[in-house]
Amino acid sequence: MTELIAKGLTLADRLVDAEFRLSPGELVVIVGPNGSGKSSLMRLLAGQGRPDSGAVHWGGHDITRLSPIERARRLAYLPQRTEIAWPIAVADMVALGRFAFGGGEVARGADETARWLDEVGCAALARRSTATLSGGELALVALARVFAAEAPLLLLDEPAAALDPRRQIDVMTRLVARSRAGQGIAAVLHDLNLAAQFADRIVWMKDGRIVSESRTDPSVIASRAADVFDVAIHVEPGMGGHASGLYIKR
Ligand SMILES: Nc1ncnc2c1ncn2[C@@H]1O[C@H](COP(=O)(O)OP(=O)(O)OP(=O)(O)O)[C@@H](O)[C@H]1O
Repeated sequence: MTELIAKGLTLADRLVDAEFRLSPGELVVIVGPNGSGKSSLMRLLAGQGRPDSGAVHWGGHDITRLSPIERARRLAYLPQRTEIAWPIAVADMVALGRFAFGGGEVARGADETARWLDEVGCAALARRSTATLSGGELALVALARVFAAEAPLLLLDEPAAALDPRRQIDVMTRLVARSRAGQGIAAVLHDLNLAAQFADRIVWMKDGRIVSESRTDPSVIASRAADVFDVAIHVEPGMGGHASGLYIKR
């Protein structure tokens, strides 16, 4: 499979000279303060709009020059907010994730939606209207729609933000399993504990710039977080096979 390569991405003062690569089989987590440019980066990686300078390439193609269908076969994008233009059945919303394969596949996808809904723990919601979902349920169904696209690359803007602790762990565990099965996944997260436990590497943003890239050792995260978020973090060493804990100090 093919790598996604972004070079010199600049968009007004929201994003400055960003370099980013996403390879098949890895789970990259992007962190940074509110307004630091994470969503701006994700949108450009997903080919939503053109940068002022720089470009995003996949297999030699500038992704902004691909048709929406060609792009959707290569990458699936979960925006930070899921807008529902009008209410539809949950199963239909998930099936729409297959639009890149044509109308027949969307219809066939409707029969298969149980698989992707099951993957996010929402099989029981298939017949509900999207208008009736809780915030977290809607976020999970939107993730199921992204899974339905079966694209080699997933770009997920805060896939865990609306979720309770159990579902955060379940979703991150699924993302790890998908990356191990070959998908390349980039996910924006605010929870440094989730980043520490599930990411292969962490990309740190501040003031519109990618300021560093790190491994996921808690001590490394604590030192980067001090620079990027201006917070002190206490690292509680893991015992008996448990992961270390990160505690943000007041
Ligand atoms: N369409 C726009 N026009 C003007 N400024 C914008 C626009 N979109 C985003 N911005 C600004 O660009 C900066 C980066 O926004 P972005 O949404 O990329 O941040 P973020 O890191 O994803 O933040 P958050 O963690 O709050 O979601 C912010 O200051 C935001 O107000």
